[in-house]
Amino acid sequence: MSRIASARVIVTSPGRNFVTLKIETDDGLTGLGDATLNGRELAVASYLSDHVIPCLIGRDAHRIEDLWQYLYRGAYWRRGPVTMTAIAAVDMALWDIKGKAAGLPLYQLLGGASREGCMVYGHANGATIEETIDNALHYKEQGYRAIRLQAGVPGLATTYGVSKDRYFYEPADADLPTEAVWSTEKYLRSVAPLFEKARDALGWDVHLLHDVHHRLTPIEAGRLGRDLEPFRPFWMEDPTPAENQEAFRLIRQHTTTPIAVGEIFNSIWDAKDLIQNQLIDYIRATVVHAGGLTHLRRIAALADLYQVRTGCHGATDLSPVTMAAALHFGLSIPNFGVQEYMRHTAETDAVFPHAYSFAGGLMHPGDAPGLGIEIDEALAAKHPYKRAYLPVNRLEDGTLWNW
Ligand SMILES: O=C(O)C(=O)C[C@H](O)[C@H](O)CO
Ligand SMILES: [Mg+2]
Repeated sequence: MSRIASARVIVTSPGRNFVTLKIETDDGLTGLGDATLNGRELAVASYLSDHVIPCLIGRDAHRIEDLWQYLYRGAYWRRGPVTMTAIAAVDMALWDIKGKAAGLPLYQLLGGASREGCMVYGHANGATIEETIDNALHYKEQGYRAIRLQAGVPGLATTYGVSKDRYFYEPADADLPTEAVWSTEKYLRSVAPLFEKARDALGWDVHLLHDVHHRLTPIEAGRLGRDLEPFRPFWMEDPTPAENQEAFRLIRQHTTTPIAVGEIFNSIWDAKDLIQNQLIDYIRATVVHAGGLTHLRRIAALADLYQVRTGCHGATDLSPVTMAAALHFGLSIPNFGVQEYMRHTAETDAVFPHAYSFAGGLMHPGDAPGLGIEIDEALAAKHPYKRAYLPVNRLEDGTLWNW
């Protein structure tokens, strides 16, 4: 038995904020878990330090399922992003410890590799269609088999997914939320031309993806999906906010463009009806925000019954610890679809040395025992927390909208 001897939360900001849980056992093993919830980081840090860590000390680190149930059922207050991110951090750290105890990379404990590597999609974006396609060509040259396209919308000063930098994008950009202006009409006019020109320039042997970022009504989403059909997108992501899941029936009636939803889901209960009614094609729930590997495996197993594949969220606010966990998970499950890969900066990678790697459009978690991820605590301490918020959106008349 390995007993949990200590656990602590490390908050660091190497370019952006990350919250990491480190668990140590009485037989000298350590495990890492990501607990980052963009823009609400300290709520999870407090949840862990004040309410979870005291319950962990002295418990058997190998009883992962039991500890998961203990934290989930035991809180009485179930679900929600803060709770499920905190549980995820514990779960990831315990799987890391189990892998290290076994001397095996985690994917071996999850059933072994089901494929050579995990196909990832990169983010091509630009202020104009031409700039976006130019970026996409660079991704293609690097071997990417799947590329997300987001272009600036003529008439809007800023839009989701478009960065000033070719490869790095950080939307949580200010210590109070910046306010952007949104026009659905302007946006809808701009997407089909982007995909048409992208197919001309990139050909048909690369998957093209697009994130709507929760901004449309169901009927608008149906129209966009239909307009994109000739260009065969891999998926249209978050076409509408997913609180109203009936909306997806309406979207489905109008388009065969595949739909990906779920990056803000935190439990199987958020995803169950969409999956069972086959209203989506890809489930984007992630290790860090959906209760860890233990819970995400349950979601993936349900999805597999309905031919829904995974397409886990992987923006830069999901730390390298989550990326490592996501790759072990993606390599092992039968119904992996694609993994988002928004590269971390060199500053972030230096704080989190890792065994995962990219080659030929695929990522592999590596064969180091456990998750294959470390944290350089001395370096982490040199990057103190900096409050940062995601933006908010307003329509042109000032109405608050979905960002
Ligand atoms: O990567 C994506 O698909 C996103 O939608 C990124 C989100 O805006 C980001 O992770 C919010 O923190
Ligand atoms: Mg998204």
